[in-house]
Amino acid sequence: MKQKNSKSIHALIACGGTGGHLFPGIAVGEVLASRGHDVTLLISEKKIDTLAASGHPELRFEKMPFLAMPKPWSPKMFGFLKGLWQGTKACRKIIRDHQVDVVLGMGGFTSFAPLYAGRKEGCSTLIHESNAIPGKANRLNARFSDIVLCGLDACKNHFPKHGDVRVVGTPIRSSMRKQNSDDPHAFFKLDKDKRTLLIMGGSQGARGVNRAVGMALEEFEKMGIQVLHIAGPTDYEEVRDVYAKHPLLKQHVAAFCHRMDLAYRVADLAIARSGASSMSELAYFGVPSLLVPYPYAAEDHQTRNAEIFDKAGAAMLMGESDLNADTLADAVRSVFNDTRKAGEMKKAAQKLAVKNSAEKIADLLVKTVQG
Ligand SMILES: CC(=O)N[C@H]1[C@@H](OP(=O)(O)OP(=O)(O)OC[C@H]2O[C@@H](n3ccc(=O)[nH]c3=O)[C@H](O)[C@@H]2O)O[C@H](CO)[C@@H](O)[C@@H]1O
Repeated sequence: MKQKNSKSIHALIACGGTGGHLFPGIAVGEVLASRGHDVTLLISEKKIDTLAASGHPELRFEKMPFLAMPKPWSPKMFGFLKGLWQGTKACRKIIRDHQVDVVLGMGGFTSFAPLYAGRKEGCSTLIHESNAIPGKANRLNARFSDIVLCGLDACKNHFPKHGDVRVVGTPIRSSMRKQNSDDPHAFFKLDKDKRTLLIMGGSQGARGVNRAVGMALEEFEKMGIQVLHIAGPTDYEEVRDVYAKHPLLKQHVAAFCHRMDLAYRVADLAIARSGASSMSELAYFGVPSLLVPYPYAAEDHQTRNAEIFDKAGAAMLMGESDLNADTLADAVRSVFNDTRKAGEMKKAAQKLAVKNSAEKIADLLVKTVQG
């Protein structure tokens, strides 16, 4: 590892490809930058990366091509390996040009080249895995990392051969954690005296959840509740048109939300995918939830994530194939008609929150450089 005695460090955070890598990476970047350190965030050319970066003009972003591992023996494998090689070369140049001291990979194969390049250039290297079970990429990335950071306790035993595995929670952007007097009801033009159901499908929306919720709108209307639905950019118009058929249901439908802090503050219950960042935020803001794991997530990691919240009493867990108007309405009623259950779920969620994950990781990055 490089030894540096000056007060500030330069960290390269590889966090491209999906909101679940981007936003925790941004969270660590925000803390380091606020303490006067240099930070470069490596993102991909995907739309979600550009969208996420647009909310943080104070941070420096650089783009790298997104890399997903094809099936072994697929003809795409050659392009993938070429991408890794070119990515490593480009990262070595970034590391030298910016005098990077430490590389943090937030997951995915997009993190591999920066970590490998960091290793070759003598930087400290760390990865963060936010899910209950690590993906293939992070199992490989761990081999090139001095320290493996896990968001959840359940993950730590999945790196049995690594000598330094630490559980630090999954970072939440400090812009979301900042105290503010913004009125969430006014922001979303919702009623203060109605209970609010938040629907969110992770960083890109969830078609299965969007469509199932569409079938339950009549039931929600009968309950007299209001709905804040973050549909994702792809499904936004379809979802908006379904809601338009229910003008008596108080509603706010959005494609993407830059103020998730207000979305969580307005919510009495959330129906959500069980992506790791969404869950760490639900815990932080103490929002009871009905979690619907993405059925095709690698090694079914979203179900493993959700089981932790279900077991702790912070969430209900429902498979996507079980969603229909009745099951959704019953689940929502079971919380909205039982204030004791709602309160217990809220407390259980808050207990699962790790408050200073971004600060802990930032401290560690500085320590690995300055000793
Ligand atoms: C389909 C899939 O494989 N998804 C994975 C992906 O989820 P995904 O990319 O959906 O990420 P998460 O659910 O972990 O987090 C979503 C993030 O997007 C933010 N957000 C979302 C909507 C919006 O309008 N505005 C906004 O800011 C949320 O506040 C949160 O910070 O990465 C996660 C972390 O590895 C994994 O756990 C998920 O399994």
